[in-house]
Amino acid sequence: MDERGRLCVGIDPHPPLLRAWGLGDDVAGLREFSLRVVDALAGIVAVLKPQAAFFERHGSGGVAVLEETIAAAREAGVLTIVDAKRGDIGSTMQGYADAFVREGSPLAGDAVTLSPYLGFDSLTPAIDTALASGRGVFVLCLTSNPEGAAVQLARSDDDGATHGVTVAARIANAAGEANALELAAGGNPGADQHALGSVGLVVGATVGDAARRGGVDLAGVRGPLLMPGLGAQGGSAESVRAVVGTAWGQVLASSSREVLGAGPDADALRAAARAAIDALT
Ligand SMILES: O=C(O)c1cc(=O)[nH]c(=O)n1[C@@H]1O[C@H](COP(=O)(O)O)[C@@H](O)[C@H]1O
Repeated sequence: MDERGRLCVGIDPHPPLLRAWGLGDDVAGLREFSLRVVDALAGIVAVLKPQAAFFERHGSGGVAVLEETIAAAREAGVLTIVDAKRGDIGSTMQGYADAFVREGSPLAGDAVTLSPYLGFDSLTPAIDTALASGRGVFVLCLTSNPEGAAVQLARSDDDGATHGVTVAARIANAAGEANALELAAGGNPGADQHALGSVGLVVGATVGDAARRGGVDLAGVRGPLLMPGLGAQGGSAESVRAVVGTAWGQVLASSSREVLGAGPDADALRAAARAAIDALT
């Protein structure tokens, strides 16, 4: 992010995009699409985020393309977040951890997206495995879709809080505690106020003042904020700034369809990505 700016581009090979690129909605088209995106953007964006759903829908051949895409990105020197949004009871979570963040797994990028709705602590195997292998996780907190708030801004007072604590605030606090422990274990706690831990949050670029309304202290998380929703969902660099306030230094904004729609020409893809990076500068 320091070197290349605050943009992540999602690799979301929707069927209409494959068609618009003159490719078939099949494993061959998926492979061509994904490798072209890596080839065009690996040198200029901070992170690529393949969306597992669009690979899995092609069955085992699609999963093989996901593995190849992750390997191609690594080879080309760009970080990857595998957007798989996994979450399960702890013992099963270890299986997902082995798939997506264990050293040597062909499906492991540099980070994975996780769903905390079986309870934040159910994610412990994935967080521990990620930390042990120098990887990271992004935990859903305030998602970009309009339906998210009904769950994420729900409040409970089971710990005696007068007005209740939102689900999103609990997740952010738990992520912040994990990062504080990691940063302290790294020695010289507090020496670098800008250091970030490996447990990030997903906060939509479209959520407006939800962090304030939900009592979510984004700066206090001391982890990166993956912010999807640019472009196709109506988010912009300005809306990202409005969402995060003082946590701007943690932002990694993400766009899929808006950038991918500029393809298949590699120069046009790069121009679209550069425009998004500039807007976030
Ligand atoms: O975890 C994500 O990346 C994610 C979280 C969220 O709150 N909203 C969201 O849109 N996403 C993902 O980000 C991508 C957004 O795609 P575009 O709307 O085409 O930019 C999709 O792959 C979504 O699954």
